[in-house]
Parts: sequence; C-alpha cells; structure tokens
Amino acid sequence: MARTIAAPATPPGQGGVGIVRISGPEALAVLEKVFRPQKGGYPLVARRMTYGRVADEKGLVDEALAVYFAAPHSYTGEDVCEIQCHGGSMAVRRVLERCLSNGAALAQPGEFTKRAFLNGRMDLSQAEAVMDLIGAQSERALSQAADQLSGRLRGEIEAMQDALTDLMAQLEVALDYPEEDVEEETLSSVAARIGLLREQGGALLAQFSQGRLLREGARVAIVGRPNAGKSSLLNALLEADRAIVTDIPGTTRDTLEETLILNGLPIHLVDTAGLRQQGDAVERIGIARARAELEQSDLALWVVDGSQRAGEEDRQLAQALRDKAVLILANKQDLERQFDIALLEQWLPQAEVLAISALTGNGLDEVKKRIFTRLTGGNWEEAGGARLTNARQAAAMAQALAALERAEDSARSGQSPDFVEIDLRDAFAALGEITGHTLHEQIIDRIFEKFCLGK
Ligand SMILES: Nc1nc2c(c(=O)[nH]1)N(C=O)[C@@H](CNc1ccc(C(=O)N[C@@H](CCC(=O)O)C(=O)O)cc1)CN2
Ligand SMILES: Nc1nc2c(ncn2[C@@H]2O[C@H](COP(=O)(O)OP(=O)(O)OP(=O)(O)O)[C@@H](O)[C@H]2O)c(=O)[nH]1
Ligand SMILES: [Mg+2]
Repeated sequence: MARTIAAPATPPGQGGVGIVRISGPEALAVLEKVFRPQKGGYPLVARRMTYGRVADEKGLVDEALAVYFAAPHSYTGEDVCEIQCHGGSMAVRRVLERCLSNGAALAQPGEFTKRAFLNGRMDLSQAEAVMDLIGAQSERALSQAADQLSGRLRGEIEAMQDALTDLMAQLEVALDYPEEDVEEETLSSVAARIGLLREQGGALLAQFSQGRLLREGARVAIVGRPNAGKSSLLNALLEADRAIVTDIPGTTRDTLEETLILNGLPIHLVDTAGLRQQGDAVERIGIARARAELEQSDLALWVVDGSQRAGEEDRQLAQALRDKAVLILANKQDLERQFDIALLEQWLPQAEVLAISALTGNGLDEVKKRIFTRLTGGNWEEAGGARLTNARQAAAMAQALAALERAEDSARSGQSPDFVEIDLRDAFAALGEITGHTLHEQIIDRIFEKFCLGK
C-alpha cells in the first residue's frame, strides 16, 4: 500500500499562512493525532475548514485550520489533509514534525503531483504544466501553463491517438478481406489521413520554439570591449541601477544576470566582462565566463563604443560572432563618432546596427523592439492553441512524425497493411510519451524528481 506522505506546501520564510499537506491512506489518522478541533470533533466534514490547534507534549505549537479531502476527490486522488498554520519557517516546521512523528513520511519532491498522475488525475503534460505554472515568470508564460494544465495539449494528443486507432482498425479490416481493390482503396484513404495527421503534428512541432521561449525565456548576452557601456546598457534596459558603472576599463569582472520581461517574454540579460587581451587573473576568468555566456546565448548584443576607433579586439569579436544572432549597438551616440560603422557591416553582413546612447536612453525602445523580433522571428502567435513546451515533448512529437512519414510512404507504395500498421503503432506510442501513458517508470521518476518539495 502507498505510504502516507507529508510536506510543506508553502515556501520557507515569512508569510501570512503556511500549509502542511498530507496525502495517503493514513492522512486522516495522522491529522487526528496532530490536530484538535475547537468545536465538535472527528470525523471532520470533508472539504470544510475546521478551526483548532496543533499541540505536542510541551504544549501549543500553533492555532490552525484543517481540511480533509476524501479520496478520490482530492489533488492526488488519495485521502488528503491540509493543516494551515501561521506562516514562517518555525510554525510550519513544527507542524510538519508532528505529522512525521505520527505516521507520515516526508514526501519526495514532486511526489504529490506524481501520485495525481499515477492515480489518473492528470496526464504527464498536465503534471509538467503544474511545474511550469509555479515557475512562470510572465503573464504569457502563466497563461500558457494554465492552458496546458487544463488539458489542452493532452486533448490534442489524445485526438491524434484516436485517429490512429481508427486507421489501425481500417487496416485490420482490409487484412480480413484480402481482395486487391479493398486493400488498395483502404491504403489510399489511410495514406491521405496520415498526411493530415502529419500536418497537425508538424504544426505543433513548428510552434515548439515559441512554447519553449515562453517557458524558459531567452538568454541575451551583452558583450563588447571594456568601457563600451555594457553595464550602462544593462542598467538602462532594466531601468535600475543594477551593475557597477565606472570609466575604468575592466569594471565588470563576473557575469551578472537579470530578467527583463518584453511583451510577456522573459529575457535573461547577461552583462559580461569586457573582452580584451590584457588583464589580471580575475579579469581573465571573467573574460572566459563572458565567452561561455556568449556561446550559450540565443542572441548577442554587441556594444561598441562609437566614440572610439575600431581596434583589433573588435575585429576578433566580429569573428567570434560570425555564426551567432547579433544585434550591434553603436553606443555613446551623444559623443562624436570615431568608430567606422562600415567596418561592422563588412565584418558581419548579417547583423543589424543601431546607434544608441545608454547614457541618455536614446534608441533603447528600438533596441527592445529589435530584441523581441529577433528572438521570435517577428511572427509571434498569441497563446490559445495547444503548444509543446519542453524538449521532452518535442522529441516525442518528432519521433511520432517520423513514424507517420514511414507509414504514409508504405501506404502510398502499396505495401501490405500490416506493414503500415507497425509504423502507426510506433507513432501511437511516441504520442503516448507526451501524455506519459507509454513511458517507463524510471523516466517518469526522473521527470518528477525535478519538481519542488511539497508539489
Ligand atoms: N490549499 C490548496 N490550494 C491549492 C491546491 C491544494 O492542493 N491545496 N492545489 C494543488 O496543489 C491547487 C488546486 N488543485 C486542486 C485540484 C483538485 C482538487 C480537488 O479536490 N478535486 C476534487 C473535487 C473537485 C470539485 O469540488 O469539483 C475532484 O476533482 O474530484 C483540489 C485542488 C491550487 N490550490
Ligand atoms: N557619453 C556617454 N558615456 C557613456 C555611455 N554609455 C556608457 N558611458 C560611460 O562609459 C563608461 C563605461 O561604462 P560601463 O557601462 O561601465 O562600460 P562596460 O562596457 O560595462 O565596461 P567594463 O565593465 O569595463 O567592460 C562609464 O563612464 C559610462 O558612464 C553613453 O551612451 N554616452
Ligand atoms: Mg561593465
């Protein structure tokens, strides 16, 4: 039988209310030992808040409210109890300790949601949406996660699976009637319907990059020579005095990351150490970090000091940026221009160049606009449809599409129906990985391990 588990459902730290959640067959028994109602007693009325107190041998721990959800009508589908005590890490910790010494085991991270999944309360895409919702950093990311939690992606995947089941049934019928014309007709109608499914899946996969961008945000590295104005740009974009700015080249040593929300898209802006050859040990480490950051960024903002002449370091940086998405910002527009912009266009023909001033704020609205268009490709679709949002889901969809393509090819080239069916089965299984219905236990464990405690 499943263990009864308990964990704080609210984050540690000060807060108005803290919640300890208990789930499993002994949930109510644990609550009875831990929580004493003020009026009436046990059994508690399911789903109604009851006022009372939590005490231990030494006396009162906290006054609290408790609620009991009878299986299967709860988040996990098991018996669930919640004790809502005062917020703050001490009260929550003591209440949890009471539960743990009265029959509950400390939950693993993600174990409540894993139980909800195993009890059929949600599929894997919905469970993943729970975590995305908790981690959402913008309105758009939140509404995407809420959509997925409501079962939108699950619905679309299950509809595709239903269609596959139909097709497999048709092929079975054709196998029972081995006349040439029945088989031919079936194969050609099946091939056409597989084509439609490939379009549907292809559209989902094509939108994946947007789904991921919303969920994870984009990494944008600010790079350039020392003193170009990178940290000034970071501060100006954030409208906050975040990074140290001085006129001493080599001011920024470590990378510094802050998040800016642009049209609902989380942008992780990373200020880096100015790139140059000389510098002490600390600065050299900073420069190595800057290069690593550049490597993993989705977009580079190359800040050049427009009031200085181009140098060898600029040429080298252009070289390093050749295969990257780059927006070049010719900074210090308020000063007299010395930098030869034509050189930039020569070095990096694919890059756009914008003249700005991080000091006066000139051109920064345009910078924000360009960052957004560069990252989204300019054709940003409003949330609404189902979206694949993580690499796991996208990989499964790609696998399903490959199987569908094989099936369509076989059907069109007049292969035997059972040959086609094998690939349709593969496609069905690959789609099932998105909803978690055809996934191995170990893989499922690995997904839930990344969740937070109490969820
Ligand atoms: N206090 C508290 N707040 C919470 C949660 C929770 O577990 N506890 N949730 C989670 O972390 C989320 C809500 N999710 C929930 C989902 C289903 C049920 C539930 O009891 N479902 C029953 C009854 C539905 C009904 O009354 O119509 C069911 O589906 O049968 C409860 C919470 C967000 N807020
Ligand atoms: N006139 C003018 N000065 C600027 C502008 N942007 C930055 N500065 C000045 O340039 C100097 C260097 O700015 P920072 O933002 O520290 O430059 P950085 O690129 O971060 O430099 P490192 O951290 O050393 O790599 C400071 O004195 C800034 O005030 C600008 O648009 N116009
Ligand atoms: Mg700096």
